[in-house]
Amino acid sequence: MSKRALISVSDKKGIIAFAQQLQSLGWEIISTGGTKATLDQAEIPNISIDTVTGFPEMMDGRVKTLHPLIHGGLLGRRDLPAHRAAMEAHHIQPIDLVVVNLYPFKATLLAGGTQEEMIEKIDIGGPSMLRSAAKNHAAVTVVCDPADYEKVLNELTTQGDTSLQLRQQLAAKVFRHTASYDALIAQYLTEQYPLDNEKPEKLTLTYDLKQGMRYGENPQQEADFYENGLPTDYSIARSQQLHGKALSYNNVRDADAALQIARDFEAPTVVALKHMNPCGIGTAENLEQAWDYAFEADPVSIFGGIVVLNRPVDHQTAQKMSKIFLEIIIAPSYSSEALEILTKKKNLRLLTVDFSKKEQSKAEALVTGVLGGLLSQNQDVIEEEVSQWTFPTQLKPTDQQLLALQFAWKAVKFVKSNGIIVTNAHQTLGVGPGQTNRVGAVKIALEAAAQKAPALQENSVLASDAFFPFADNIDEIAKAGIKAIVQPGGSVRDQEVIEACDKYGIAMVFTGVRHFRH
Ligand SMILES: NC(=O)c1ncn([C@@H]2O[C@H](COP(=O)(O)O)[C@@H](O)[C@H]2O)c1NC=O
Repeated sequence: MSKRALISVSDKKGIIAFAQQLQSLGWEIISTGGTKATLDQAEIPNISIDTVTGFPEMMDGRVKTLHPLIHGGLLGRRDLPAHRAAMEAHHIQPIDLVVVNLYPFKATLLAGGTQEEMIEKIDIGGPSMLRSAAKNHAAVTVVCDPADYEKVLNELTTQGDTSLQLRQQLAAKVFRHTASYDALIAQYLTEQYPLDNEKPEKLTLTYDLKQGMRYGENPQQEADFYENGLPTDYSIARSQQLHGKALSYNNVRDADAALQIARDFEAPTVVALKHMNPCGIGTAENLEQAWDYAFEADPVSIFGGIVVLNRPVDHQTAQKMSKIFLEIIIAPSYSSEALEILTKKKNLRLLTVDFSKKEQSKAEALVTGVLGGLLSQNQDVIEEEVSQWTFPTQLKPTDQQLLALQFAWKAVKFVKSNGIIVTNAHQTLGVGPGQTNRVGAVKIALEAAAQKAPALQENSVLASDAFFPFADNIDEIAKAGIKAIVQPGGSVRDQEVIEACDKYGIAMVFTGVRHFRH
């Protein structure tokens, strides 16, 4: 008796060639409505599902393969006499190969499907067949991805049957596939039908492999890069690489951090980043000037850095950037002259990101792995207005200082905690990142700023990502000649800190918002 395959595919890619080969190898083919039409058109002999089940496909395709004659044929154990007897008693014929790909739930969601359309795109019969066949992989071959047609045909042609090893691998793939499919449905329905004051008891995330990596943070660590099943367009995961070798693990994390910083600036802005901390941020009326500011903010640290520009890269800016070694440049686009200049640099990676989607990217929750679990949180994207700031010191900031304080406050948000930054109104001057005590971070930022030209230091201000716990910080800041500070406030010693500012003639602003970044 010839072997039987059941083919029921939404994505008809490659199915004609595959079915033709099966038929020439002597297989009998069963198919569902649309698949049958495709095979009929290619004149490949096949039997319709309703001939096998004795039931018509019904309810707009909601019920077509959900039948014991199908699932019995998939699930019946060929090695157990009792199963074989049951099959015989109920006229169930074995099905040896299942080729199914599912209703395009994700594609429909990304295309903006209505709720009604999304519900109809929840495939029920397809996953059921895949799961039945995968469970019985001892005897049944299951294919859920057109990319595997060739592998299966190779074995059928050369060995007359598939190997157990291939069937096992394909079965595992099916459960990854259906789990991921269901995770998207769960995510969608959880958003559509939110719980009242309750947390979902399960977090079912799904990610697709984007890039295998040579190694992780260090060469002794293995790593891979997976893209969110429902991707955020303004992201390193969705970036397009125009030039250079593959991104490394550290590149991806740094690029992500730099993109998150650049997202907060509207005017032409350049963000240079090293080891997850901004080393130079410049903002100006045009991109070339913004580059100059970001570069002169720290011409040493930017070497080998990651640069994000929020405007199309022009010829002049490209020329300047090409003078130093940068690992990655990311921008919305590049002029043809800029591309010509930058693609000459062998070790530079050039990427584009869709800046028009940057607002939407703020909605994605971020997860962080810990041993034994993971933490999920919203991004630190709170809207802040100067009108919400309070001014507790005797001296209030001048208009010029206020502009610098706003810039500093945006810039400090992405400095690792304890984080301090010294800036003027358009560029960073000194960054004090990741210290275990705040006064240490203050000293580092001030020291870096003190090395800058006096003209740059004029009107410089200081921002602190969290409150000052002691007034000793203000002593250091006053020594450096800084005249305006922005910080969240909220310490039990706020009064001491305010008095220290008053003593030194410093204007201090409380934002009421903390920006820890660990
Ligand atoms: N309801 C069923 O019994 C059923 N059986 C198979 N399907 C799906 O129908 C699709 C193929 O349909 P067609 O051959 O009509 O184009 C496949 O994506 C398959 O996963 C079904 N559809 C949805 O659940």
